Amino acid sequence: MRKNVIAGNWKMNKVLSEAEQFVEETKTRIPGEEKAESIVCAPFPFLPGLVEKAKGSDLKVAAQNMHFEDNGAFTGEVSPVMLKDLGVTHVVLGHSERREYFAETDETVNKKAHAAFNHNLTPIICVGETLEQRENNETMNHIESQVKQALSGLTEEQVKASIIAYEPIWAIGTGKTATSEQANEVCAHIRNVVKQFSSEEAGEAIRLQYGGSVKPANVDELLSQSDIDGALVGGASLEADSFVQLAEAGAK
Ligand SMILES: O=C(CO)COP(=O)(O)O
Repeated sequence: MRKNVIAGNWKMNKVLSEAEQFVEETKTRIPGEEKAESIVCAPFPFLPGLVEKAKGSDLKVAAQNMHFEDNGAFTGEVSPVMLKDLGVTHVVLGHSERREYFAETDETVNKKAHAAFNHNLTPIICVGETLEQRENNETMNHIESQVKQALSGLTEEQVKASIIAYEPIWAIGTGKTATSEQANEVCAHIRNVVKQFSSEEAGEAIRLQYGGSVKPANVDELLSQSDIDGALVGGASLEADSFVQLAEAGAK
């Protein structure tokens, strides 16, 4: 039985006081970790403060990106060693916004996935197709290629522990949610790809989130699907009440 994982991706929003207030307001209201995992993916400057505030609660704190090297001459970058040292548990890798605006590639996502596991961080690996790819019936091939490249060289245990977020680019921030059938169809495909690529057990164990205009009003329907094990939520994760509702849906 896979445990749902609900992650709020704040992207480039909030200031520190707002971020800390959010954690204060949510940390005692989210479901216990044994029922569902609840994560906030916050901008780098907030991470130490949020880890401190979330201590002793079931709320986990994630970064939205990182470099794949441990340290070195990479001005402006943040390493997995730094994140681990702060008490961060998860890291979002390969979000479509990073692929589009910051030259993230399947190759760097794969290097980062290895680096995450080398430092005991759980990667939330994002994949997804453009509207053009969907209209040209390229979705399944594109997703398969992204998944295989991201997971390349990981051990079976690491694949089992990974989280993949299926985020169709046309559904991000647009208010257009994929139908639960569309989302589940792609997640089922990802699971099959993982089964063939790694093992039957790894395919059964890996958790798959859907992301793209998820909100309290549509989360139940999405989570009721057989191959969807959580949500990666942008806009609707910014308000404490809305995040708590999403986290509660994960525990149903
Ligand atoms: O990109 C997303 C989460 O990573 C989805 O964003 P929205 O929920 O705002 O559509």
